[in-house]
Amino acid sequence: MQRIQESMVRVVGLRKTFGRRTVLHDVNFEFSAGKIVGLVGPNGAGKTTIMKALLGLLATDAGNIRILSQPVSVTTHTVVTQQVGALIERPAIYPFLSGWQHLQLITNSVVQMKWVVQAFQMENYIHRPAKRYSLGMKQKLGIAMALVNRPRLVILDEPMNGLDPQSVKRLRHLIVQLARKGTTFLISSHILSELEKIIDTVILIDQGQVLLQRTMAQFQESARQSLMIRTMENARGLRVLLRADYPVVQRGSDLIVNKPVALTPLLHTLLDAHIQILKVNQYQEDLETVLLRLLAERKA
Ligand SMILES: Nc1ncnc2c1ncn2[C@@H]1O[C@H](COP(=O)(O)OP(=O)(O)OP(=O)(O)O)[C@@H](O)[C@H]1O
Repeated sequence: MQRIQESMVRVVGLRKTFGRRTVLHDVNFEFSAGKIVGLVGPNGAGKTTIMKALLGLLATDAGNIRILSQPVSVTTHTVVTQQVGALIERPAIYPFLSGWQHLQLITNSVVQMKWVVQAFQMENYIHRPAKRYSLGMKQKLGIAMALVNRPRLVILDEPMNGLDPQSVKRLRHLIVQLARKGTTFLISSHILSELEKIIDTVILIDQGQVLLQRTMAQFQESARQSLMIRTMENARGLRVLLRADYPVVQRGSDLIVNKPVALTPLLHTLLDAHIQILKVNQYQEDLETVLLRLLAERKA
């Protein structure tokens, strides 16, 4: 029997204007519980505005937001306070309180506080006043505050900002672990190479509109693939492959096939013609390349 997936976030017809400027035009998207969703797009696309609206922090002009089927607006946000943890822009840090005291503002559970402190390796400074924290330490505390209550939905705006590579890795690991246990994440980031390692779904925003929503599996299908082959006799290799109808071109000392093809028969075609193969590489466009291509195609 197929399990019906619970809708975590549903946004319908969201519109937001600042003065005469419309910054969100008819934004629609939906995702289910347990997913890690990447919200990506150029500077000023509207990602933070969407996140603030999801948290009921921003009055919108039109549209409907539901989290776990409950409505969210500036006047209705019970579900947000009970089920959502978030870090938007910079963490709100009180300079004279320690990191530990910040966590105590959110939960009474010492077990959960210890868990999050350990997860981010904040033991050495968690009892120091936060005014003595570096940018990265404050960022980690902000993320810890979003997670410490074990909310069902976590919204993180550029969480990797200011984090060192080990902390980025630790954060990635923690997000994946929590998602496996059912936590849903909506994460915006410009570091697409990092995002790509963990997300299940991408929502691409451009100029206040959802340009596309795709699963990573769908993305991988649309990513262009190419094959690079180097042989002892490229000129003859090119002729042999063209004769066998492969879409091949010669570039420098390599033969390039810019379409997905089955590798074994192609290599057999060369070997049967007694052409020695020196090197074979398969490439696939990464998330960043595909998204930049899609944005460029839209502008063309
Ligand atoms: N309070 C505000 N008053 C006027 N305009 C605003 C306000 N907040 C955001 N905007 C405008 O709304 C648009 C979307 O901004 P938003 O911060 O949502 O973009 P973003 O996708 O998060 O960008 P970035 O990647 O740079 O963080 C921008 O053009 C921005 O100038």
